[in-house]
Amino acid sequence: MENHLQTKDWGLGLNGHLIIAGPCSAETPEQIEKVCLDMKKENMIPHLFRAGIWKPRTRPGSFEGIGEEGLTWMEIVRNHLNIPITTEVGNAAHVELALKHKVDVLWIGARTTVNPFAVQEIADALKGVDIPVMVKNPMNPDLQLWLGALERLQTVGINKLAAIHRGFSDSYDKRFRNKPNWSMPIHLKREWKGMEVINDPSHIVGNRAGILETAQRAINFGLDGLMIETHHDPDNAWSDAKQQVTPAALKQILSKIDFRETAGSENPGERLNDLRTAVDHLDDQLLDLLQERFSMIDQIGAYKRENHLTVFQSDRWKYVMESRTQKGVKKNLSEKFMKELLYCIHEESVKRQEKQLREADPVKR
Ligand SMILES: C=C(O[C@@H]1C=C(C(=O)O)C=C[C@H]1O)C(=O)O
Repeated sequence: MENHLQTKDWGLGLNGHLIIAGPCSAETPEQIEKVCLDMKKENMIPHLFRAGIWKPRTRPGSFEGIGEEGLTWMEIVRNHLNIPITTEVGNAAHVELALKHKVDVLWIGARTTVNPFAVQEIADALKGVDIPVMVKNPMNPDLQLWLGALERLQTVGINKLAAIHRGFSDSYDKRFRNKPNWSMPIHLKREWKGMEVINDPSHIVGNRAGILETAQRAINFGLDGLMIETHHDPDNAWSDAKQQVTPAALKQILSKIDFRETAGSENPGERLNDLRTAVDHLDDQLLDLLQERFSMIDQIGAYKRENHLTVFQSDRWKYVMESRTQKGVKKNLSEKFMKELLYCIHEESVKRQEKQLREADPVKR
């Protein structure tokens, strides 16, 4: 993946774990002012002020955002807090208005990220514009869509990029408003080196009580910041009333979080270095063992070819799966991990053996 500029290099004075706060929606100039004043009173000034101007709602009829007028109120934020502001854009018209009103950072919402046509429209509207853009994960846990949206922006020349992890729609799991699926942001960071991912616990949990726990987990996993919806009077907010917190509550939450640092690869510390060296040796041994196992698998494959046996042997596979899973669980490895690992190994075994059969006895035409 191509290089891009990280938040610290966006020219907005951002550094460390990024904190983005502000109301779900801009409602009135008074509301914006009150949120700012409460932030000031609590000395709880975020790095970026967020406010939704256009709200993609599931069904029509609820508050769909105040529209362009709300952008003029962002001056209030600048006057009181002197911090950059960010808002969501969902189409080219939104982009044009956000640029006209000098919004500092744009974000693309989950419902837009799922649609490559919409993302491309936004990207095209941003051609030649130097503005940072954050891309929320798509509604469904599809890493390629998430990466694709970031790539579309990069292709038109946007190089100030970040991602936002807001969780994934899952109507069966009632514990979350949007299930976190932590492997997704971690995969994204693995695939796109240096891509910062900001966690949005407000949309993941959907209520005030769970925000701290989810935010702490995000930091534990190594995510790079938090976006938390903040309102002076959350109960009476026009949207997302249940999940917004007051600036005072936000301050409390942030004071309880243990902000962990990523250990840089240049100078990780002696103890960590020793442990990592031990892991390097163990991984070498694992690879030697795997190589040996697959050489046995190949010998079994040769036997199957000579004796006209099928590659997949369900009784043997059932035995391997169950016995190894049991042993693994006794060694404190999770059942889920054991099953995934064994599926992966088995898939490789049968593919290798099938290839042996295919190469030895090509299909007669
Ligand atoms: C190796 C074999 O072939 C396949 C691969 C297995 C494995 O990886 O352990 C088990 C059963 C078969 O589906 C075998 O038949 O023993």
